Amino acid sequence: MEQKQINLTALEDMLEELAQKNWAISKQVFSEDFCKDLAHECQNLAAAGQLSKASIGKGASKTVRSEIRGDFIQWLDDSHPFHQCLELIRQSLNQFFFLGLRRVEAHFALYPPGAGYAKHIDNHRPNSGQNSGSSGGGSNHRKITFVLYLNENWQKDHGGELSLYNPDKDSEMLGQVEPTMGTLILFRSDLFPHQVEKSSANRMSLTGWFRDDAL
Ligand SMILES: O=C(O)CCC(=O)C(=O)O
Ligand SMILES: [Fe+2]
Repeated sequence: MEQKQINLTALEDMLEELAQKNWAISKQVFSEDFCKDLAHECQNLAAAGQLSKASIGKGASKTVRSEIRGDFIQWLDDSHPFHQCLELIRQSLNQFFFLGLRRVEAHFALYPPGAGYAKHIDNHRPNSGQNSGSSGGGSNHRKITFVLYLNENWQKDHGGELSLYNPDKDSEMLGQVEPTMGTLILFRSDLFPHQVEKSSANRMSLTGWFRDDAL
């Protein structure tokens, strides 16, 4: 798994789309074989009992609330080969948008049947209602969210879509993304309310955030 796993033309197209809409989706950035390897790794982690219940909140208010967020995760070590790909995307994002992104954090996620993630924003803007204002400055250092879906033979009736909502009117759905193998989504972490719909099958992904702070 190296940087050459990335289709650079597809990535450039995605960044153009991101510039226009603040979110972008592509099935062409990573090859299916590459994604299948990542899917096997996630399955193996699950089978070995190495995924942990995800929590919400930060610091002292960090809690496990399965009714809000039902996935199991494992953070990727910086030495994981996929980080080379993320590093290339980080550099491209910086060249394109001058975002000053300094690092990326990522985790495998597995949503078992019946699990979802209620509507939320990954990086709330300070001193504003959840979805008001347009300063673009969040209360944490997550700038761009990515999700790479890892589900082979995903059927529409499995559910599990990512629903994306209008930043200015969070009752208005902008679109739904099916979590099919190799689908990659990028979006501004401080703008979009989004929700993971419950699914009837295991739903796997690699999720993470490009950040503008150092460790
Ligand atoms: O898996 C997804 O589609 C999105 C996950 C998500 O919103 C998150 O982990 O913050
Ligand atoms: Fe999220």
